[in-house]
Order: sequence, then C-alpha cells, then structure tokens
Amino acid sequence: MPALKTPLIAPSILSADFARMGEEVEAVVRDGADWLHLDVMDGHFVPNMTFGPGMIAALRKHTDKPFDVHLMIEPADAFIDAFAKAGADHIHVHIEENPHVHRTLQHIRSLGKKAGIAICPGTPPEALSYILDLVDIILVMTVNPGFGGQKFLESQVPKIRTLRQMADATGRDIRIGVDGGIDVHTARQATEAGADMMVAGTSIYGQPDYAKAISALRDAGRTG
Ligand SMILES: O=C(CO)[C@H](O)[C@H](O)COP(=O)(O)O
Repeated sequence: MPALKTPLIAPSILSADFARMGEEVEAVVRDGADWLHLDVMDGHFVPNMTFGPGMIAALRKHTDKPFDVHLMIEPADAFIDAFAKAGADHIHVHIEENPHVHRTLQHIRSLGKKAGIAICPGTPPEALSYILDLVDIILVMTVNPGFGGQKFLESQVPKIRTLRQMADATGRDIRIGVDGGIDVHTARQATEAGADMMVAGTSIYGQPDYAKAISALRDAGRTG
C-alpha cells in the first residue's frame, strides 16, 4: 500500500487574539503546528493592515518553529531585509506586486531564506513559468487576500493541479501551500490537487480546541 501523504499545517495568526499573540503562538506550537503563518498587510496592496517586522521579532522569542511570512505589501523590496532580520524563515512576495519579482526572489535567497511566491485568484499559473527555478514555496491564494474567514474558491483547484505539474517538472522539491478558506471540508480538494501545506486561520484559531482542530485538518488533508 502506498504511504499516506500528510500535509504541513501552518496556523495563520490573523485569526488569533492580537492582545495575547505570544501565548497564541505558543498554544498552536504546543498543539501540533508545523509552521506559523504571519500575514503582513499594508492597506495598499490589500485593503487591510496588520503588523510589521517588530511583531515578528517579538514573536520570534516564543518559538523556534519556521515563520512563514506572507508579504501583502507593495512595494515589498525595501522591507525584505527587515523581515529577514526580524526572524522570517520563509518570505513570500506576490507575483502581482512587482515586475522585478525575479530579482526579489534572488535577494530573498541571498539572505539565506526560503523564497515564496504567492499568487492571487485572478492570476493564471503560467505567470510563474519563468521564476520557478528561484522558488522554494508556492502559496496559492484560495481567497482574495486581505481578510480571514472567507469562503474557499473552488475555481482555484485546477490552478493548484497545474502548479503541482509545473513544480514537479522542475525536478526540484517545491512546496505548494494553499491559503484561504481551508477547513476540514475543503482541505482534501486542495491536497488531492497537489498542495502539501495548508494555511488555516479561522478553522484553527476560531475553534475552542486548537489541538483537535489541527489534527482534524491534518487528517482531512491526508492523501494517498
Ligand atoms: O492570507 C490570508 C488572508 O489574506 C490568511 O492567511 C487567510 O485568509 C487565512 O484565513 P482563513 O483560514 O480564515 O481563511
């Protein structure tokens, strides 16, 4: 029998209690999170604002788990070094954000960080064709970025499948994450299409028992 594939789980602190963020991070780490997903929003690239490198540096003291930092900011280039210094392990920029994203990805890697590329629902997968050699993680947005608690866009499932084929064709180990509306009902569609990492805000931090929520998501997303 083929081995089951288990997706990584990255709770999004966007849905956590901002007044108790250190405790909220420790709680999901204790309860089984693989990575922490940190959404940085600027009120310009997306119509919402969150936090900057200062918050990430403060949270760094609460866990050694990888910090998966999703920059929904424009321009991002001027801030990459600050997020790296603050303790980001993976830095995602948006393909839509900047015509020189190839250079941005090179820069992220030159800092010793994993380079992530995030892609909005309206952007075709082929937009990533000429940068995949520089990408460690693809973050497929399954909602329009900016807010937690939105409904999973099923229209993105074929895109996940196409990106999985494109990623595998490189012969490199590229992770594909999904972000937005991921819960026990939608997880399987994403992982069957090729996602191997799931970001989840509401379906973890919106639940009374984080350990149960994380393990239910992981089970729901298991394939093979
Ligand atoms: O990037 C994001 C929003 O732009 C969030 O990570 C995402 O929406 C997670 O929230 P939820 O799981 O509640 O949909």
